[in-house]
Amino acid sequence: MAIGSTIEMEREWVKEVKEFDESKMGVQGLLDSGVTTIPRIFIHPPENLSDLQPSSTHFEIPVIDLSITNCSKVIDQIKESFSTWGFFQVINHGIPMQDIEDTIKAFKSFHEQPKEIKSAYVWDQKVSYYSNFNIMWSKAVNWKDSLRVFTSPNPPKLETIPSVCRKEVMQWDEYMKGLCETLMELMCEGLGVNKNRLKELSCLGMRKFVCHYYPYCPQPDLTLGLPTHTDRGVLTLLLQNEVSGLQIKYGDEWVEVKPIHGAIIVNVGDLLQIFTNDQFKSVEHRVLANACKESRVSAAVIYNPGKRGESDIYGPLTELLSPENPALYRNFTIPEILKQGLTDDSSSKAIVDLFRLNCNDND
Ligand SMILES: O=C(O)CCC(=O)C(=O)O
Ligand SMILES: [Fe+2]
Repeated sequence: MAIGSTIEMEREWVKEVKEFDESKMGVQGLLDSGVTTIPRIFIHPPENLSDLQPSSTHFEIPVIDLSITNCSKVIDQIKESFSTWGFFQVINHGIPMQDIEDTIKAFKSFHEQPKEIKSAYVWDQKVSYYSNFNIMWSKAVNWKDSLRVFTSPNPPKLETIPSVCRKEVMQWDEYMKGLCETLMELMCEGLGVNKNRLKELSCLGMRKFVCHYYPYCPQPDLTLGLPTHTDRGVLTLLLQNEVSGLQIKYGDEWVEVKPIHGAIIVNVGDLLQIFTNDQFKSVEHRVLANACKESRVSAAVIYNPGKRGESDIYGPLTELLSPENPALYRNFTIPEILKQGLTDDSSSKAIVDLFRLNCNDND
């Protein structure tokens, strides 16, 4: 193909993406307009689509029951799950089932409002916004709409959170903060460090809330809900409704995370892999485009260090290091990460790769 026409095609593609983004109709808006095939900007490259079916039905990610009184058993289960899978589901966590159901319902209601109401929530991107936000991931648009709210360190002005789910967003943030604190303590005990270590490192300090909405996709073999990635932060706590779609990498296989009513999915982010000097693994995952008529709803709360100054140094926890277990990563600051300008289509493990020491660096 002549170079001129390739450039022309790319320009046309960028224009179509921009038009879709600026229309603020989202994927749900497209469906409402009656499409039965997906516009070409949603079609992912073949390498993203070649292995969409879960390759294994033998495996299931671990399920941890927080109500059991044998604390050391729970600690061992968390440690084992994070060292092998990087993921687990937690049940009997104490959050009332009715509140979980109401929360999912409220998030769903937000996305099912008319476009005119939703698009009023395209605010300053640091506070709260509604979009098909990860448009450039893998150079294709994903079959998903999202609402993002930064719930800390500066609590958002309430009017910037959509009224239809305002109460639920704030309540969910509180619930997740409590659960995350408990889990971080148990994780620290598993690692053999002071149980407040991660909290003192300000790991509960910055929270970003993302409510994903994956409506029915008429051509689920041609696109994705969310392409393969690892989470960048410390820890992610995720609620999903009963519509499946999340898959995680286990060895060379893709394993489906089966929805369990009321369970919360917990996974290791890149930063936690670094803090634990690779004891815990930040694992690749993705979400398929939704082939069910019923929409898939999920809500992720992503935890990051709240202390973000030039003098706040992060790296592998020193208690975990010894001559036999030397640091696998160099120390760094959060501004250093921000300066890298990692974009949403940077590769999985971008942060892990950024700070990993070469074998020779330890000599
Ligand atoms: O929607 C999901 O199930 C997964 C979302 C996710 O992986 C993320 O927000 O990083
Ligand atoms: Fe993720």
